[in-house]
Amino acid sequence: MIIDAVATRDNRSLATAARIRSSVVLPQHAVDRAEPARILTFDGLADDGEHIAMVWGPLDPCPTVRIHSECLTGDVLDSARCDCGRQLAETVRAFQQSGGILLYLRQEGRGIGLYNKIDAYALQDKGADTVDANLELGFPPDARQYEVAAQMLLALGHRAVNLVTNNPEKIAGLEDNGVRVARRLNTGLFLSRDNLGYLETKRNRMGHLLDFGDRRGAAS
Ligand SMILES: Nc1nc2c(ncn2[C@@H]2O[C@H](COP(=O)(O)OP(=O)(O)OP(=O)(O)O)[C@@H](O)[C@H]2O)c(=O)[nH]1
Ligand SMILES: [Zn+2]
Repeated sequence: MIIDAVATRDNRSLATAARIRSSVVLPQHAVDRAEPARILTFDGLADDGEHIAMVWGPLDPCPTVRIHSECLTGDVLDSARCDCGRQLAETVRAFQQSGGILLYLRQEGRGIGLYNKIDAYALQDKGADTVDANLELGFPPDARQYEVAAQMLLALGHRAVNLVTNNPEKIAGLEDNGVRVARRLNTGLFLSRDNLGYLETKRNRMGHLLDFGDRRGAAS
C-alpha cells in the first residue's frame, strides 16, 4: 500500500512516503484473538532504522497507538533505571486485550545509541541528571525525530490516532508530519527507587506530562 505525500497542518508535505514491505502474523503466547497480531516492516522510511509496527486488530478508524523508543536495558534486561520495560509490557498487554498499534522505534537512548546511553549512565552515577549527561557527551537532551512514526501510520492508512504518551514531543512530531492526534492517553506511572530521579528530570526539565500525585514517597 502506498500513501501519497500529504499536506501537514502548515502545508508542508512529507518528503517521502513509506510503504509496507512485509506483514506477517506473529502468534502470541498470551492470547488467541479472532484477528491475529501482525508485525510489519517498511520501505522508504526517512532514516536508516529498522523500525517495526505491531498491530493487534481489529482496529478502530482512529486507533490507539503507542510510540515506544527502543531501550535494550529496560525492554529486555529488566533494568529499573527507567520505566521503559514496564511501559512496553503494559502496552503489549493492553493491545492484546483491546487492539492497537505499537510503533517500536529503534531510537535507543533517545536516539544517541546504546553505548552512548551507557556512557550517560556512567555520568549519572557521578551526579549528572539525564539531560546534563547527554549535554556533557555532546548530544542534545533528546535526539529523536518522529517523522518515521508518521510515515508508518500513513502507510498503514491512519491519518488520526489516539496516542499513548506523556511526551508532548511525540504529539508534535506526528502532527508536524501529517498525522492528527485526536486524544492523548497517559501511560501508567511506574515509579521505583531507582527511576525516581529519571522521571523527575523528565517532568522538570523535558516537559513530560507526569503527575506523581502523592506516590513519590512510596517509590520502592
Ligand atoms: N540518553 C538517555 N536515554 C535514556 C535514558 N534513560 C532512558 N533512555 C531512553 O529513553 C527512551 C524512552 O523512550 P519512551 O519511553 O518511548 O519515551 P518517553 O520520551 O519516555 O515518552 P513516553 O511516551 O511518555 O514514555 C528510550 O530510547 C531509552 O533508551 C538516559 O538516562 N539517557
Ligand atoms: Zn529505558
